[in-house]
Amino acid sequence: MQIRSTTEADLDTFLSTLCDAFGSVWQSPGESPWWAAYEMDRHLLAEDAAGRPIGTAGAYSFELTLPGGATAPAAGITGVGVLPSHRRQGVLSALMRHQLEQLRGAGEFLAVLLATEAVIYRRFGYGPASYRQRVAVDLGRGAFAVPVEAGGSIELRHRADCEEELAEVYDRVRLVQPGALSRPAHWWAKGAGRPPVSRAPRHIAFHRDAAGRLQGYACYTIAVTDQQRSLRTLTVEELVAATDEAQAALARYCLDHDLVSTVVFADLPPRSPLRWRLADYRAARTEAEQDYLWVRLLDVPRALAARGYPADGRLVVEVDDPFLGERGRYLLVVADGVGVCEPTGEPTELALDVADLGSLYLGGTRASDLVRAGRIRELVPGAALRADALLGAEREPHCVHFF
Ligand SMILES: CC(=O)SCCNC(=O)CCNC(=O)[C@H](O)C(C)(C)COP(=O)(O)OP(=O)(O)OC[C@H]1O[C@@H](n2cnc3c(N)ncnc32)[C@H](O)[C@@H]1OP(=O)(O)O
Repeated sequence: MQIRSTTEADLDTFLSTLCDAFGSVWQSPGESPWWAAYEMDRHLLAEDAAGRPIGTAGAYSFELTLPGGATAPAAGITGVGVLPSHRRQGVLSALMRHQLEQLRGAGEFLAVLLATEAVIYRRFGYGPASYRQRVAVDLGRGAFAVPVEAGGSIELRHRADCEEELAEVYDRVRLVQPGALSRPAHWWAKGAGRPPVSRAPRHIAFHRDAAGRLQGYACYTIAVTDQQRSLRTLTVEELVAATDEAQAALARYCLDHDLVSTVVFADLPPRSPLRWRLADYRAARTEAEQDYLWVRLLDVPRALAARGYPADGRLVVEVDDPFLGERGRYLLVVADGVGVCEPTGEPTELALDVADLGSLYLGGTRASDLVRAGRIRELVPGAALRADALLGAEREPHCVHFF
C-alpha cells in the first residue's frame, strides 16, 4: 500500500472511492454538492500495490474559535473511508498517521472532525469536545417564564434572497462562540454543505434589535408529520444568535406559529438557556444527544497557549500520545487569562491521554468527570477541580457547521 497527496485531477477517483466506502452510489454534481468546498491539495488517497485506490482522507482549512475569544487555524478532517474489501488491515491507521504527520510538518497544531462512529477516532488522539441536543417542544406548553424583551423585530426571508446577511451574521457570531468554525467564503459561493449554506429552499427568520441591527437568524422547515390529525412540525435546523435576546425572540417566533403542533430545535448545546426560558421545564423533550466536534492536539504547548482562560493558576499535566509514540510533561501557568505552557520536570498532577486533553480543550468537558470515569489519573488531590476552573470557558462550546 502507498499513500499519496491528491490534486484536482483526482476528484472523481476520490469521490467514487469514498462513495464505495460509504455504500452510496456516486452521482454527478447536484444542486448543492457537499464536496464542492474540497481542498484537493489537502486530500490523501491510499492505493494498493497495483495502484488501485482503496482509501481516502481529506482536510479543510478552518478557523476554530477558542475559549477566551481567540481563533486558531484548524484542519477539518473529512472524507474518510476505506473500501469494505480492505477494512481492518490498517489502511485508516496509515492514512491517519500520514495526515497527522503532514499537518504537523506544515506547522498546524489543531485538527477537528465529525465522527460517523464514536469508537473510531480516540485511538488516533481525537476526543469529543462539543455536544448537541435535538429538543422538541409541544406548542401547548411553549410559554416562556420571562417575556421576550420588547423593541426588536422579526423579518421573514427566503434562503435565496439573503445569503449575504446569513454569512455576515454567522461570521460575527462564530467569532465569540467557543467551538465554532469559520465558513470560508467559497463555501457560501459554492453552496457547499447543509442548509443554510446550501441553496436548498428554506425559511429564514432574521431578528433585528431595537436599533435595527441584525442579531440572529433561524433557518427552518415546516412539514406535515401526521396527515390524519393534520399535525405539522416546525424544525429549526440552525439557530445562530449574537445575543440572548435574539435567541429568545427567534425561539418565541417559532413557538408562536399557527398550524404547527411541535417545534424541534435540531441543534442546541446541552446547557442552552432556551430550556430555562420555558415556564414548564419538562416542556422541552430531549429527543437525541450526541457528541459533535472532536478535537486533536498536534502540539500540546502551542495549543494550550493559544486559548484563553477564565481563571488564573498553574497545573502540571503529563500527556500520553500513544498513536504518535510521544509522552510529555508540561507546566501550564495562567496569569490574567493568558496561558504559558512549557515542558517541565515538576511532579505530575494530572496524567491523561492526548484524546482526553482534546475533550477538555474547548471547555465543554470537565476534568473531574473524566477522573471519576477512570480516564484521567489525579496524582495530586484537588488537581482535577483546579483543572475544571482553569480549563473552563465563558460559554459552552457549540459548533453548528457541518463538514
Ligand atoms: C471524519 C470522517 O470522515 S468520519 C467517516 C468515517 N468513515 C466511515 O464511517 C465509512 C465506513 N467505514 C470505513 O470506511 C472504515 O471502516 C473505517 C475508515 C472507519 C476504518 O478503516 P480501516 O482501514 O478498517 O481501519 P484500520 O484497519 O486502520 O483500524 C484501526 C483500528 O480501529 C478499529 N476500527 C476501525 N474502524 C472501526 C469501527 N468502525 N468500529 C470499531 N473499530 C474500528 C480496528 O478494529 C482497528 O483496531 P486494532 O488497532 O485494535 O486492530
